[in-house]
Amino acid sequence: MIKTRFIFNPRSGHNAKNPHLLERARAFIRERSLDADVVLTERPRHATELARRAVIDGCGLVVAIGGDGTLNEVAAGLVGTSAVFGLIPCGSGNGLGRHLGIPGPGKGAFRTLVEGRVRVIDTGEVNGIPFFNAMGIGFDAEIADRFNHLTRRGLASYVRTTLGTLFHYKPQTYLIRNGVASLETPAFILTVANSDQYGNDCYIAPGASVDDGLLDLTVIKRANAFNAAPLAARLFLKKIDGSSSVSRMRGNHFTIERAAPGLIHTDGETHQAAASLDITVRPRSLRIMVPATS
Ligand SMILES: Nc1ncnc2c1ncn2[C@@H]1O[C@H](COP(=O)(O)OP(=O)(O)OP(=O)(O)O)[C@@H](O)[C@H]1O
Repeated sequence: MIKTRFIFNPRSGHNAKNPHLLERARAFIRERSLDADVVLTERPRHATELARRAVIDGCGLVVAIGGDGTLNEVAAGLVGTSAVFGLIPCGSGNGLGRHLGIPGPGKGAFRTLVEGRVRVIDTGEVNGIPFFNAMGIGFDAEIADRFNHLTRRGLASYVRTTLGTLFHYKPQTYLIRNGVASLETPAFILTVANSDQYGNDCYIAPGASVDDGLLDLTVIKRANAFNAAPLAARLFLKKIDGSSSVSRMRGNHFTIERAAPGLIHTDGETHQAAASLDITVRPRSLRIMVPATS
């Protein structure tokens, strides 16, 4: 039997509102007679330490119960190891979970942990900071920062925050290289994605695959009163490639130069970073449990 550890973030939005998932995890362990326990995070970044500790303790499956921030922190402790990452996605966007077909906690996420199969996926790093779904700069990072400070979150608050920031944000110019081509462009949004979506079925990188050894860079050059609504529609319809405001590149390594240091986000968590960004893929570096059918 695989030794398993659940890492529960009591502060992620869903868990703070619905702490029953902690009891649900404990009941699941009892019902299935698993060799497993549950630990709680006590502070930001603690989940990475707990995941590393779980590997040292011989756990073959380490499960995050939380949102994208918890996913990022737990997976950061597992990347490059043979331990399998399990995800009970309960954040506001769940981009990687949706891409991989991992259901929510009420729809079979726990069952997937014992009845699913292992997929081996790529992960990314920007200036040494790991990301699993997407990283971004520009408006993208600005929104992530504002969104993280909200108490009520979800698609509706995301849309409100986005619209509130949209017309004040001034795009910067970036020099992007992927080793083959270079692109100097103003960018309103600049995202490097592993999966095809941010979350909530908002497709920033249609066609992206998590196990092709490549990352997908999308630039949205401008957003204004005229193109914002059509662009938003394209994002949800997987049709951004038809927009004249969008450029895309694919690669296993990108450098991005900007005028000054500033915000970036990794899976929705924001950080201050240098003006130069070095972004690489770590091919097939994370083992993750997905439904047998996906
Ligand atoms: N015990 C804790 N006290 C305070 N913060 C914590 C604790 N444990 C984890 N965190 C932090 O909570 C933050 C939010 O977690 P997470 O992203 O999983 O939830 P969320 O923000 O509700 O989800 P999403 O980002 O998908 O909307 C993370 O940045 C993490 O570092």
